[in-house]
Parts: sequence; structure tokens; C-alpha cells
Amino acid sequence: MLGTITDFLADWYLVTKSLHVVSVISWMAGIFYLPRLFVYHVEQVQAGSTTDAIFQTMERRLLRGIMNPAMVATWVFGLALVFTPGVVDWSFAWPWVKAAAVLGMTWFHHWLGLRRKEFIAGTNTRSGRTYRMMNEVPTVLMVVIVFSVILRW
Ligand code: HEM
Repeated sequence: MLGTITDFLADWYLVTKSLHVVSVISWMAGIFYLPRLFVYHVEQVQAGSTTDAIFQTMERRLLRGIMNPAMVATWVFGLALVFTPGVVDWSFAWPWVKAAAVLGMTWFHHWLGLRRKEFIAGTNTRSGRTYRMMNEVPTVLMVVIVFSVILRW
């Protein structure tokens, strides 16, 4: 049974990896853009206005329509790669570094989701500057992830 699954994963390795990268690109597009929307939302938009409603719609569609499915797909195809024979050697540092950075990225995604709920409730307390600074978190994590998965130390 287990042999059948690993054979299947080995046969589909390059397809799984392509789908992983496609999902990653979609997830990252949203993860970089949503905090930018929050910056404009805080700095330019009056709570309760029509523009507020438009921003909330854009934020909901980005998170629910793109980022959530893309994150799930990234995890599914990424874990399929982990279980593909010969892909990950846990005696190296890179899989651990990547795993830590990916958990950080997943935390950041959920942090953005919580902030979106505050915008809906009209209780956001964070400044545009905070959202600008938080935008650097996924940038740093992305650099760490790409270097670890490609250099494979
Ligand atoms: C969510 C959990 C994730 C898991 C479990 C995971 C796991 C993996 C594994 C095992 C590989 C295969 C490495 C190989 O075949 O050489 C891989 C490839 C890759 N991953 Fe992920 N990954 C995840 C998320 C991410 C994220 C968030 C990014 C980017 C921000 C990313 C970027 C890449 C890239 C670019 C490759 C292709 C590397 C290459 O072919 O040399 N992954 N991933």
C-alpha cells in the first residue's frame, strides 16, 4: 500500500513540483498585496464609508478567493514532495530552515486574516506604518525559503 503511494509520488514528482511552484506564486501574490491594501485602508479610508465597503470586498476576495486556496494547495503539493522518495534528506539543515520559514509564512497569513476581521468590525488599531513594516516579514521569509530550497545546504 505504502509502496504504491510512493511509486505514484515518484512518477508524478515533476508535475507535483510544478503545481507547488504555481501555488506558491499565487499565495505570495496575495501575501504581498493584502498588507498594501491595509496600508491604504488605514491611511485613506473613512470607516463606514462606501470606499470602506469596497476595500473590505477587495480584501475578502483576495483572502478567501486566492490566498486561502493557494496556501492549502502549497501545503498539499509541498507535503506530497516531502513524501516523494529521495527528495528530502532531513540530515541536512535546509529542510528544517525551510519548515521554520514556512510555518512563519503560515502564521503571517493568519495574522492578516485576524486583521481583516478587525477592519470588518471597525476596530483596527494599527497604523499604516505597522502594515508597511509587517510587509517585510513575508519578504524575508521568502528569501530564506528560496535560498534553502535551491542551495540545499
Ligand atoms: C507550505 C509548506 C511547504 C512545503 C511542505 C514545501 C516543501 C517543498 C519540497 C519538499 C520541495 C522539493 C524540493 C526539490 O524537489 O528539490 C519544494 C520545492 C520548492 N518550494 Fe516548497 N514547500 C512549502 C512551501 C513553500 C513556499 C511558501 C515557498 C516560497 C515562498 C516554496 C518554494 C519552493 C520552490 C521555489 C521549490 C522548487 C525548488 C527547486 O526545484 O529547486 N515552498 N517545496
